[in-house]
Amino acid sequence: MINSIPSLISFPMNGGESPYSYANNSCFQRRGTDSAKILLHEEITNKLELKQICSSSNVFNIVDMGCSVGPNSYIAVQNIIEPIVSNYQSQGLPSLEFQVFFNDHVANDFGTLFKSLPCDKNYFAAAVPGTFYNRLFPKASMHFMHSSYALQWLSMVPNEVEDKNSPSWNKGKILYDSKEVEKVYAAQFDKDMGSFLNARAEEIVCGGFMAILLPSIPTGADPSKCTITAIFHLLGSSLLDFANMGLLDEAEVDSFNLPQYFASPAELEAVIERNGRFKVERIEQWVQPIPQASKSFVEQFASCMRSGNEGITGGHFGSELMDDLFNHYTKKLVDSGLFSDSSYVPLCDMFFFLRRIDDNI
Ligand SMILES: C[S@@+](CC[C@H](N)C(=O)[O-])C[C@H]1O[C@@H](n2cnc3c(N)ncnc32)[C@H](O)[C@@H]1O
Ligand SMILES: [Mg+2]
Repeated sequence: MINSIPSLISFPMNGGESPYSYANNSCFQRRGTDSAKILLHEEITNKLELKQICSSSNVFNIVDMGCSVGPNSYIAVQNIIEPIVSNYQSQGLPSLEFQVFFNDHVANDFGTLFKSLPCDKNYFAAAVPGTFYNRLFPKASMHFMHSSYALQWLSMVPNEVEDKNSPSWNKGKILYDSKEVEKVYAAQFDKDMGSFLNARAEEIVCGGFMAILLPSIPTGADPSKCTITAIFHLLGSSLLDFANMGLLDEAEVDSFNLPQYFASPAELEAVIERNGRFKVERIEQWVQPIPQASKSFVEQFASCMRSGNEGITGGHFGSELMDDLFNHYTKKLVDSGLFSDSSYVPLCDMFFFLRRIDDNI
């Protein structure tokens, strides 16, 4: 079946180029992409066997899944193409043409993405709209599949979280903050990741690669002691403040939950092992370098949160509340001192480099 998950369930980042657009507020994700550059370079240079994977054509197909509006996506694509080109030239092979597919939800602002494509790009560009939890491409047609900062978005909020009669009902919270709720979010991640890997395993040629970059927590860490979840809980408590001020109904906060999960390397590795169609070539995790937790840094971080979460939050509570809500959130984030609190695990990125292996091995 080509489309089993409705594309309507989507939470695109803020489009356009306004002050709260993703294009202008994604420098934290950009840092991750910059850190992954060297890893991509090393893996591609040491492991890509072009003669094997492009045996019948001189077209090399790349996709960036969850590309948003740029500009990080162009940088990631360039970080993949550069080592391939130098590899190819050094092997004295005939010229290769690159086809790059930019994938995101149908509602993504692809217009902004295509308007700002680098004019000196050395590839053909195309959009592939739709959820990456379904098939996106024909069988064995892709050589390199990439995704950064996107697979933390689940396909849906787990049902139990919204069920008042379930022990996992997420009253007063917008992300998991108890073991019961965490368990069902983890199960949803596991299920979604399984669907993602199965779809990609069909699409990627044998010997082709997949790179995944994600915000994450260290293996074994308690999510409630990690900065990545704490920044969302502060957004949840901002909403409760609004409920206490009578600006919205507490029941509206109860029924609002974000479909995001921050996995550990061990959790992601376990799904990949169970799937069995990819070999893990490399796993890295690092702490995001934070310059100095100054007020302006924290404000910038709050704008980044707004650019990614305003759409889904405004969809639930009404867009007219968003200026006040995110101003209040920014103040809370500054006052929390979270980024200088050493009792919290700092923000961590994780990088997985996978090779599609032969199903018959
Ligand atoms: C935080 S942005 C990351 C953008 C870019 N890759 C980067 O590193 O800056 C996450 C993107 O993933 C997209 N996304 C989330 N779930 C998706 C899904 N199931 N299928 C396709 N795109 C998805 C969102 O719409 C959003 O544009
Ligand atoms: Mg809730």
